[in-house]
Amino acid sequence: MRLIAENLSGERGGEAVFAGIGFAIEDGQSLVVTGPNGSGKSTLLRVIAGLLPHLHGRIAIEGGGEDFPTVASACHYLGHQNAMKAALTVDENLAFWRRFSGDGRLSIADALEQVDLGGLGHLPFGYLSTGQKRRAAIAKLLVSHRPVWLLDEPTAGLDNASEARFTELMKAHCAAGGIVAAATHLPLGLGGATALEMGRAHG
Ligand SMILES: Nc1ncnc2c1ncn2[C@@H]1O[C@H](COP(=O)(O)OP(=O)(O)OP(=O)(O)O)[C@@H](O)[C@H]1O
Repeated sequence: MRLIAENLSGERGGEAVFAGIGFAIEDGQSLVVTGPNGSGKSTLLRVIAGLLPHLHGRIAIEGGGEDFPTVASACHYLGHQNAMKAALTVDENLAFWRRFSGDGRLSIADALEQVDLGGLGHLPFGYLSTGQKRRAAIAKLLVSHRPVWLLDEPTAGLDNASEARFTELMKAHCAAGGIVAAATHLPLGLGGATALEMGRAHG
C-alpha cells in the first residue's frame, strides 16, 4: 500500500495555508510533519483524512485492495480532540470505534493493557486524567482495522514513560506493514521517518 500526495494545496477560511506538498509513504514507513504554529500541519492531516477539501493536487491510496479502496477508508485520524464520549465507559467508547473502523489486531482488553490502562475499561471516559484520556484514545488505534494512522500531536499530555510506550506502538504498527503520518512539535522517536517541514516553499 502507498499513500501519496501530489502538489497538494489546502486552505482555511478562503486563505491558502499550504501549497505544493508532495510525498509518498509505503507500507512500514512514517511521515513526520513539523513546522511553526499555524503553518498548516493540522490542516494537512485533515485534508489527508478527507475531513477538509483540498484546493489543488491529489491525495490517494494505491494498493489498498478491496478492504481500503479510498484514503478515508484506510485512515484512522487522531486529532487534538480524543473523540470519546465522556459519559460512556472506556470499554463502550472503544467498542464503538471497533465497530466503526472494523476489528483491529487487538481486543479492547489487550489494547488497554498496551497503553497501561488495564482494568480501567469500566470507568466513564470523563473520569480519566488528561494523559489517561490520550492513552485511551491511542487504544482506539489498536482496536481499529485501519492501516494508516494520522496523528495530530499524538503525545500531547503524555508522561515520558507513556511517550516511550507509544513510540514502540507506532514502530510495531509500521513493522506490521502500517503507515504513520504524524504532526508534532516533539521528537517521536521514529527513526527513518520522512520529514516534511511546513511553512517552507514546496513544489
Ligand atoms: N476554521 C478555520 N477558519 C479559518 N482559518 C482557520 C481555521 N482553522 C485554522 N485556520 C487557520 O489555518 C492556519 C493553519 O492552521 P493549522 O491548525 O493547520 O496549523 P498548525 O500548523 O497545525 O498549528 P499548531 O502548531 O498551532 O497546531 C492558521 O493560520 C489558522 O489560523
